[in-house]
Amino acid sequence: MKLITRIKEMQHFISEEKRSGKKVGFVPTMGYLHEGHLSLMKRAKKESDVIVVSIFVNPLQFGPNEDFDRYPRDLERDKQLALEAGADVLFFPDTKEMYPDEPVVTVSVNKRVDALCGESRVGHFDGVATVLTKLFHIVSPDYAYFGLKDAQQVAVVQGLVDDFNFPVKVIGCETKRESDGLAMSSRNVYLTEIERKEASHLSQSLLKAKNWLLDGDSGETEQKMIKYLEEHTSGFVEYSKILSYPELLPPSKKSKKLIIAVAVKFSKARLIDNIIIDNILTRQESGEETCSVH
Ligand SMILES: Nc1ncnc2c1ncn2[C@@H]1O[C@H](COP(=O)(O)OP(=O)(O)OP(=O)(O)O)[C@@H](O)[C@H]1O
Ligand SMILES: CC(C)(CO)[C@@H](O)C(=O)[O-]
Ligand code: BAL
Repeated sequence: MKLITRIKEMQHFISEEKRSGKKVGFVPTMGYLHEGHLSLMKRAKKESDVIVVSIFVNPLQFGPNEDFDRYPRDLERDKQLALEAGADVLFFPDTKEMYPDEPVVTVSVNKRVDALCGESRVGHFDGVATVLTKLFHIVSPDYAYFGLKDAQQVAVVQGLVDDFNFPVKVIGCETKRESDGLAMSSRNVYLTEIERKEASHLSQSLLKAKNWLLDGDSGETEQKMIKYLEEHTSGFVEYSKILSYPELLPPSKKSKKLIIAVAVKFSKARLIDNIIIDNILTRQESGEETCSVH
């Protein structure tokens, strides 16, 4: 596995690989790798000739009171895991390399950010879109792999790629879970023992919500999710929402897919989870244009 920290070297290496007709698969990460990340790399391995994994904890996507400084990092362990998963290149620039000065231009996301994490982490997706614009120019991937645990991110990245005409296929990959259903996440290490047990209720709340919707119980599902999470965890429920996907708007009969999403703040870790389902609300004919799920 090639280790690269400089942008110019990364660009040079990729242009040589592409010259010989190789397809490049890209897995952008913030490191502290787990099975979720590795599943993206393994998927990329099946579809691409050269697998590039990046590790960069992007300061631009963290708010002033968020956990940038204490985000978990372990580069030596990550190198070993990426190698075992079949990565060909590990690109890990430092902050100075990516942002030598205050950026003159940053990307601003207009849609798909008014709800969920975009609403609670204002500016977060501008930071994500800005760093991915840079990374796409540096790595020139044919395929880019993202986890659907961060489903709003996938929706925003698809918008970025469409609107800016990046020649990249965005591939959203299913969420890898622990045996009790907890979505794998680098931040899970910050859960206390008790919180770790409670955290399985995030995915439980999503499955319950789906069943409540299937039962035709559409009126109070979001509230019922909050109540369920408040009863089963000590965390603060930041949101529990049902929206159209990928638009992330209140669902209507025209919505093809729905996302059921939650965010819960524990003492040191803010966790998110979601499921994306067919629009089961269309079965519950009401004649109204907007389906009430609140
Ligand atoms: N459980 C998972 N299953 C599949 N993909 C995942 C999972 N967790 C993260 N990913 C994906 O890995 C990529 C890099 O994510 P990142 O490095 O931020 O890890 P993370 O575990 O999401 O960390 P965080 O604690 O910040 O949520 C993203 O595309 C993300 O969606
Ligand atoms: C895509 C990403 C690597 C951009 O910094 C980050 O948001 C993440 O890890 O999901
Ligand atoms: N995968 C999410 C990146 C973040 O929380 O900033």
